Amino acid sequence: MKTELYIIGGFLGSGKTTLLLQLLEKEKKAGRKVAVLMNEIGAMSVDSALLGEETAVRDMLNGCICCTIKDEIEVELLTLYKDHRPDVIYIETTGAAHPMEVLDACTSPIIAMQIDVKGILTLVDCARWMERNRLPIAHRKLMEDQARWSDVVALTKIDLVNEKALAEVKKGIRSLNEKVDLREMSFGKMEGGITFGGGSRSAEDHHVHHHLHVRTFAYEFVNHVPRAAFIKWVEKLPDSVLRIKGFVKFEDSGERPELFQYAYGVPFFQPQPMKLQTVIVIIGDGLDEEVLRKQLNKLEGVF
Ligand SMILES: Nc1nc2c(ncn2[C@@H]2O[C@H](COP(=O)(O)OP(=O)(O)OP(=O)(O)O)[C@@H](O)[C@H]2O)c(=O)[nH]1
Repeated sequence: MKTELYIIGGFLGSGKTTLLLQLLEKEKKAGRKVAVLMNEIGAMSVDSALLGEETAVRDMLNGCICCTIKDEIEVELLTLYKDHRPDVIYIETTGAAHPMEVLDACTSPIIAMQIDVKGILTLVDCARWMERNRLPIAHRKLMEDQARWSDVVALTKIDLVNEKALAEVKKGIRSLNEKVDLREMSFGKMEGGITFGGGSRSAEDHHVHHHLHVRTFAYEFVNHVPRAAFIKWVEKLPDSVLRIKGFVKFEDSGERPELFQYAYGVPFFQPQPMKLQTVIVIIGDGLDEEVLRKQLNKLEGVF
């Protein structure tokens, strides 16, 4: 069984650690093994000390997960997987992280067969959201992108705003992300209970997963692939496919796989010097996994 991975984001001080503590309690009650990857920009992690000794924690310090230390994430995730075989990993990102960049960093083809990214949860501090127009434009855009690309948005610090403001925050977030599962949260306690994580077996979680729109899908090739047919497949990909990365062995390049990258409609190939697992990861908005799987099966002659 693959390890589930959830990404928790949101601006500085929006309540991520407060929520994480609640999530850990829930997972513990469900008897699930949890690991946490904390990303803090400073040189010392304050938050990880709060999580208790039973939880496997790794810190990524001195940089933001989605930019300066992006490459470290696959090593950290692989280490957590190999050392602890957790049922679930939670990543708490810095407030400066862009959710799509974090998702990109977490979907390395090296770990895609072990780790399944289940969703992105963003915490929005209502008072800060109301004042976002006073922020520098880049900060405001980041705050809005965090809400736009999330599966679940939890509104925090609702005790600090009035009902009218709360309604306005909800309206603003819905206008950016109409499919979002929008919840109110008070000191880590989520409206309707925490249905983010806690095992994919429950009906509640099925509800959350059903709403995921940015999805990732990993496909492992068993055979070599004809290059021309692969390029034709890439050219016909629907707009819902945002990104692909991974390793493919082509019939004309023997045992040496090629790194394949695809972003915003542009493909890129690069021969690799060593043998690698031939896995590609597809990231998209509302992907139809079954259709893609059938197309890839056909490409490599698997029926
Ligand atoms: N008023 C109010 N305060 C809250 C709520 N949730 C969390 N806080 C407080 O907000 C502060 C920041 O919470 P954290 O959970 O540390 O936030 P964070 O997002 O992990 O912070 P960083 O790691 O610094 O980005 C703490 O003092 C919390 O007690 C809430 O619902 N209402």
